[in-house]
Amino acid sequence: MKYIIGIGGVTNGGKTTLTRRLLKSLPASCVVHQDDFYKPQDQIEVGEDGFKQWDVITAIDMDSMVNTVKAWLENPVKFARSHGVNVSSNPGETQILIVEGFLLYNNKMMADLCTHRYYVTIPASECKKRRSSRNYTIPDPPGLFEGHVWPMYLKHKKEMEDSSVEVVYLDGLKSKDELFNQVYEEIQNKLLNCS
Ligand SMILES: Nc1ncnc2c1ncn2[C@@H]1O[C@H](COP(=O)(O)OP(=O)(O)O)[C@@H](O)[C@H]1O
Ligand SMILES: O=C(O)c1ccc[n+]([C@@H]2O[C@H](COP(=O)([O-])O)[C@@H](O)[C@H]2O)c1
Repeated sequence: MKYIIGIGGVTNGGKTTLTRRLLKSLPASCVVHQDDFYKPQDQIEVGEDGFKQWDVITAIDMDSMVNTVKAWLENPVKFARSHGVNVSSNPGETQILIVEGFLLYNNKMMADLCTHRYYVTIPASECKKRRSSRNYTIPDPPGLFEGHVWPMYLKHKKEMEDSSVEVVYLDGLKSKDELFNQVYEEIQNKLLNCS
């Protein structure tokens, strides 16, 4: 069986941290990070809010991301080995892909590919605090959080909710251990129930 677990949600919610822990604990699992599909900086337009539009889905090459996930679906063992993950090729063995990113479920193809969807939330104040100590390849210009990042987060969350895609919300204020234990246990139970 093949499972694709989405870890979506707000910037700095703890998606990458949770994903790293899951990868360590789920044997032979692979990962696809949405951030790796950002378009080059010169293709990112300046919006009406006056900021470069990094927090919109068109800033990301979603076709390429979806194709990468489809390549995993086609042949998980080949995908894993080509990404340095050591897997056996026993027929029938459970294969797991984790896809991680802040705008996963605003693309219907990506949302549909996920067999399980998690969505991390944290309040604006905590998000701003965590983000202020983060080093992105392109540093945030002054005012980006209030002027672009947070309004776009709220807009995309609403769009996701209006689309009725089913997600399991995770409270990103819980400790890293609590979040990991919650998701790990749920995944184990779901996989056992599915097999
Ligand atoms: N559960 C948590 N509680 C407190 N801080 C966290 C938690 N998870 C992650 N962090 C911290 O928040 C920052 C962003 O985490 P990260 O996993 O990179 O978030 P994301 O991938 O969602 O942007 C990092 O400094 C990380 O150590
Ligand atoms: O990764 C990059 O190249 C990059 C360049 C500019 C901005 N970002 C920020 O990356 C954020 C999404 O990633 P994350 O890990 O914080 O969920 C998003 O809020 C963007 O503003 C990321």
